[in-house]
Amino acid sequence: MTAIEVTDLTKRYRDTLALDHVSLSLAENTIYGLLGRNGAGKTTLMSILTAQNFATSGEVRVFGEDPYENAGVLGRICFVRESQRYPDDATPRHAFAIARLFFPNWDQPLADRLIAEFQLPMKKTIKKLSRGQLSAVGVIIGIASRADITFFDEPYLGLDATARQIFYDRLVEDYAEHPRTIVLSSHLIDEVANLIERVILIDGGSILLDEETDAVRDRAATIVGDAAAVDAFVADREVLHRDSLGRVTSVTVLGALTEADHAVLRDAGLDVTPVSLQQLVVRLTQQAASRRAAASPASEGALR
Ligand SMILES: Nc1ncnc2c1ncn2[C@@H]1O[C@H](COP(=O)(O)OP(=O)(O)OP(=O)(O)O)[C@@H](O)[C@H]1O
Repeated sequence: MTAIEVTDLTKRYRDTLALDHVSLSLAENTIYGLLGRNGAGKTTLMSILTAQNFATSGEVRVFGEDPYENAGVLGRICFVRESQRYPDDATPRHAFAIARLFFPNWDQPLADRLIAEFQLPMKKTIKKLSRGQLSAVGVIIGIASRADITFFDEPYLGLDATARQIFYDRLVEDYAEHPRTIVLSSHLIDEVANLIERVILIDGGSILLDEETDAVRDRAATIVGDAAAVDAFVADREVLHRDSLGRVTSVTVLGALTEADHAVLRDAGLDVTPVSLQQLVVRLTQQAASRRAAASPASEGALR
């Protein structure tokens, strides 16, 4: 079943085209990674899907309905973002009490367990919490709300490595018992790579990739070895990146390798190393940037 359907969505802020004719379909009961560089359009997309921002054109359907001023739909959505505002005198206790009222599937014992694990001070005002503690408030609400769709917009800001691991572990555990749609926007790509089932890569307001994570991993490989042999192997392939050190060259190529390719590589004495999701995302966005620069040399020149 489809949770979210986005058709031809465009968002323009004065002279910035933040989303450029985006079409997407998000399934129920799937964890998505929404990836992309700073300014790619991730927050804009999530804020429109949660009816906190208006589209310039295009259509959004959440569970088949327009989410704007639609309490039935909005009660099924949780949006965790750093810029969430709380009243000056609000404590985490107040924030969780409101979340409990708002989200019908709220799990208080789960929230209590997370509060203890994140060692969150409950009586301090939210204003006085550290950055990591503030992130913990959002993360706890995101997990314990058990909303049908939960958006986490870089939820880990300020969280230390232990706290981030608690977040990932509890999210996956709870998702296994209570499947739902989760959209996780993150720059720590390799940290979330094992968590996300599908990757949506957004770049310059356009969708660059929308694929199963396992399929994405197979999209590229790095060939390492003698420069001449590597060059011969990659001659007809799309090269994402090239590094050379003396006579050893390392070339990342796009496209899955076949059994025949592996046999050729073995015979040539070349090594193949997998490309991490983070490396692939970096290479694909760099490639998209150079294609854009090549397509509009005049405007790039003007920027320099
Ligand atoms: N309120 C606004 N007014 C004008 N421009 C905006 C506004 N909000 C976002 N933008 C611009 O829209 C583009 C997309 O921004 P957005 O916040 O969606 O990116 P992002 O992918 O979430 O980035 P980050 O990873 O840095 O959070 C950027 O160029 C940004 O400067």
